[in-house]
Amino acid sequence: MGNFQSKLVSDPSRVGTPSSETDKTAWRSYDYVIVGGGTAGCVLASRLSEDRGTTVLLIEAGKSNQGVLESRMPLAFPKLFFTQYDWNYETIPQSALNDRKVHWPRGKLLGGTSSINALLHHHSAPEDYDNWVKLGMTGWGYNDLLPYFRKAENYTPSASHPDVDVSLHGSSGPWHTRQADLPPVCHAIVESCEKIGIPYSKDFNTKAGTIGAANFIEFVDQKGERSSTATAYLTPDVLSRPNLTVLVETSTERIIFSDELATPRAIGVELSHAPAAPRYRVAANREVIVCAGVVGTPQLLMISGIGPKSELERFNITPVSVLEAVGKNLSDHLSPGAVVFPCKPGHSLDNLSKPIGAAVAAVRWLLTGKGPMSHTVVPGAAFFRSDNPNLPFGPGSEYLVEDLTTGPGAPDAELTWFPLVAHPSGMGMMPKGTQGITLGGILLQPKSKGSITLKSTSVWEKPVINGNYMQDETDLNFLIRIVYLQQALAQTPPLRDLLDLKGDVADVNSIFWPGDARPGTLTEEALKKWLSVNATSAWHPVGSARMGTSAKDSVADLELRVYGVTGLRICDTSVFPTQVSGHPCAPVVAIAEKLAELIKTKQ
Ligand SMILES: Cc1cc2nc3c(=O)[nH]c(=O)nc-3n(C[C@H](O)[C@H](O)[C@H](O)COP(=O)(O)OP(=O)(O)OC[C@H]3O[C@@H](n4cnc5c(N)ncnc54)[C@H](O)[C@@H]3O)c2cc1C
Repeated sequence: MGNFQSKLVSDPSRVGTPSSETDKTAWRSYDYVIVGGGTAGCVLASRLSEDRGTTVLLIEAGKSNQGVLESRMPLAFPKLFFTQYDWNYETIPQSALNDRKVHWPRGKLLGGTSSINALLHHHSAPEDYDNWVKLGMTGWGYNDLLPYFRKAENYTPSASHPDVDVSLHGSSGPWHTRQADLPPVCHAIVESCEKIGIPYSKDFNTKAGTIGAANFIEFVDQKGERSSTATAYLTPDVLSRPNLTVLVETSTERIIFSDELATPRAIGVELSHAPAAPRYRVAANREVIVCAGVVGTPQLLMISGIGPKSELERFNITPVSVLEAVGKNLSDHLSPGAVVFPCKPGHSLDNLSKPIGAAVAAVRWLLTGKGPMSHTVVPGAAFFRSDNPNLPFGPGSEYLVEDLTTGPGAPDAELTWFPLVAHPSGMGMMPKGTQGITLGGILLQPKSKGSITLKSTSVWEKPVINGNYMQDETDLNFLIRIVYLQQALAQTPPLRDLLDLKGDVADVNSIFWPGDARPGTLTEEALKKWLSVNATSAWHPVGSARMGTSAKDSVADLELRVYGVTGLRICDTSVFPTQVSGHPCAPVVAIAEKLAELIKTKQ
């Protein structure tokens, strides 16, 4: 452990030079300085330091992931919300959501949000990336990214899923994946999906696309533990590399530019442990790569002088590169909220709602790595198109939805299921004494776009996040359709036979409304009100510093180099040119893998 620990440090004085030192040649230097040890940052640090002649410094604001039990134990991740491992962002009050502020959890530890998320490994639709190519992003199509999805993955085949073509998955990458284990009620949901017209899918992650209903592949290793990008890419072997240093509990406060040449060059960053703690500087011999996430990246760029003119002027920040797209084009997936259906005993993980049941499951996981705690809370999903005329949207069909999909084979809708009662405000643990299953939904291609702007010029103050949810009627109409489809699914055997529907819940504040609504209470007015109180983020914001072909409407070029400066790249979900119709963690890992190879090839 000695050498291994010495490369994982939490003291910036061991890594940088006091900021009082103005002679740049005296600063401690690294070839690559990576800001943000999150999902993408860990991939880049690991891959770039494979070349022992290249020195890499990875800087993470949060703590190490090591020993964080709720991160290791797959089903326990909601316990990390509102803790020191969560940035605890929230949006400003959302007018279409009853003026609610929406919680945006983001991982604040090594592995970033891959250390606290729901572990779903999903490529999203091939058309999403082919659409990027149509928009000018040559080299970022699905066929371009597929080798990197595979390079990252280490898939363990499952005897219970013989129809998955193993040759289409990566088998020697660092990131462990396997089939999510479906409690029996989930098989019933897939069967009911088939009956209402959503076909069974062997595997969401192939060129055939993602439309269909199936179980998910999850990033969990063979020991039943989360495989985050920190556990996968920063293994003890990697951390013992003499050319890699990982600095935790330290925030990057700004990027430092040299103005010696006509085009400003990123030459290093300034770091600190706390707002009033001493500051240190490190130099980047080759590049600074910012991987601070969809909130942190635009915030750090703007504080450092890269952003919209008005935003830089508002805070008197000396402009380094005026880029109007910084903080714009934010696209987040929206969910109607948790629709809970009562079910008959034994068909959900209802025993987890009792302290003894939860304790037994936790002990089982600790001793064997098996049981409900060893899997994602979202074992399966159905991807479909909301304009499919054959699906039973019922009265929801009256609500017009625009086609914002990325192609005819791409979905705009996802139905998820949880074999337990998910708390209405999100994915907390089950309320005591309840028994049921939860259907979730996701609007995959929202029309409404949001923004990230500054609150101050300090990274220690959270920026202003505006999800701008449901500003367009099509987004609201979509959610209405989804809730009606959920009702139809629940009424379809074999799922219906496992539920305990009485159709007698008239109180719109009940956890079982609209799931078990009394006929007549599910009116347009009641449903719209319910949505305004319950609709929430599905926690997939992307695009706040997007890649594109022009500095006029994007932030980074096709090699993720920030426009208007040299020596600076960005790589995380903020660079997505448009939203993907699925889950963004595997896509951002593939993007980071591709960038690492590109840098290594060119250096
Ligand atoms: C609860 C939840 C569940 C989710 N479930 C799934 C899922 O099942 N599947 C899926 O595909 N996606 C899921 N997502 C989304 C997905 O996890 C994220 O989109 C993705 O992991 C983001 O990766 P990133 O590299 O952009 O940012 P992050 O992983 O958030 O990394 C950013 C890192 O930068 C650090 N940082 C920020 N600012 C600074 C600074 N100034 N100095 C130093 N460090 C800094 C942060 O601490 C963080 O570690 C989920 C998200 C949430 C919140």
